Amino acid sequence: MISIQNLRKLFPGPDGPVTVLNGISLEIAQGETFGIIGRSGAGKSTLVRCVNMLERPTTGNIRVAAREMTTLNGAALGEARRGIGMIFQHFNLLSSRTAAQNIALPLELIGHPRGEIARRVDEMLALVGLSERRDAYPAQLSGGQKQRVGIARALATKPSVLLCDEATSALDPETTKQILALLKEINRSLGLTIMLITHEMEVVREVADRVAVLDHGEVVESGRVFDVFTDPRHPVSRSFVGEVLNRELPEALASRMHQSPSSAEHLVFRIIFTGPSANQPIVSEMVRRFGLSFNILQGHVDYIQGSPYGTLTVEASGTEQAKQSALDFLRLNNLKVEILGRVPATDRAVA
Ligand SMILES: Nc1ncnc2c1ncn2[C@@H]1O[C@H](COP(=O)(O)OP(=O)(O)OP(=O)(O)O)[C@@H](O)[C@H]1O
Repeated sequence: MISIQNLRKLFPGPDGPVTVLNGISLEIAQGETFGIIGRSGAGKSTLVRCVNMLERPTTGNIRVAAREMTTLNGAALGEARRGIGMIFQHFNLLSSRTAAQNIALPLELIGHPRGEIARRVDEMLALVGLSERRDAYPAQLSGGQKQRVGIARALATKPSVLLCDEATSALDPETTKQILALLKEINRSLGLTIMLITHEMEVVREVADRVAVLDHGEVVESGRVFDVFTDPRHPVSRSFVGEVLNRELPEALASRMHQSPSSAEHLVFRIIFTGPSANQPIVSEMVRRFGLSFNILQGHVDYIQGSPYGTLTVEASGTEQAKQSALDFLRLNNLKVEILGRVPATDRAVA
């Protein structure tokens, strides 16, 4: 539905052109919710604005629903844009118009008959759960309600693509959840393709099927959300995932390991359970088989797109042979194991 190839965007700077997007290529399938995550200044807004030509790419190609956007101008561009709705961080509603009138605006601009506009506005208000507030002005609405109006307005022309530019960044966590649930529902019921940019991994986890991590104008990693969450490869991805999944070790444990010699007796490692392995008693089986003693130092279970993802950090004591056999056993059972370090036997564990 959206195909971006070798997109480059340069802006003029005081010392010559500055490259803001540097060779972006992405394919987004119909009906997919695709997240783009990056730190401030990574180029996210510029990227999403290139999709509907609010920014013109310097070079590269952008196809939406098989139509090359970069060659379009005037009426043809206007028509193509009707197939691409957009919502914004600060909603961009007209303060002098009611909720219903804001939603009607894009339909008025393309000259739809009044009766049809009224019907469509009612439909959109119902879709976003705001029928009761149709005559309220933006100033009388909460942030979440304003974004609902923004969504209704974006969908009024029945687009096949919805671009979301930090659509929940101005909302509190509870309202964010509600708006993301609404986007998910709309994605499912209308088969809408959603491209969503954000600086919050939690937003990606809630709604996206796939994600691309943007850094300094380049895609440094992309893949299924579950895969990027459970096995982030690039340091920027790791730091985003760490904000949500708390992969950091407790400070006391980290410094204790840091100070211990590599020959210390107790082995500290992290076992990572994903998918079906998270539901099996592999750890208790390992303890039984190899006669190891364990101290559990840290553990989490998270759900990403409905699949369990667990980590367990343990300190193991026993013979070197038993420890090695235990690690082999875990790996043989398709669990991922990360060796974190060693601590001396005399040291008490930190829970
Ligand atoms: N019209 C412009 N002219 C010159 N430079 C620009 C323009 N728009 C954006 N930039 C620069 O491009 C870079 C990327 O900006 P962009 O807004 O796309 O990043 P972002 O990842 O969305 O960040 P944020 O979340 O802070 O908005 C920034 O360094 C910004 O200053």
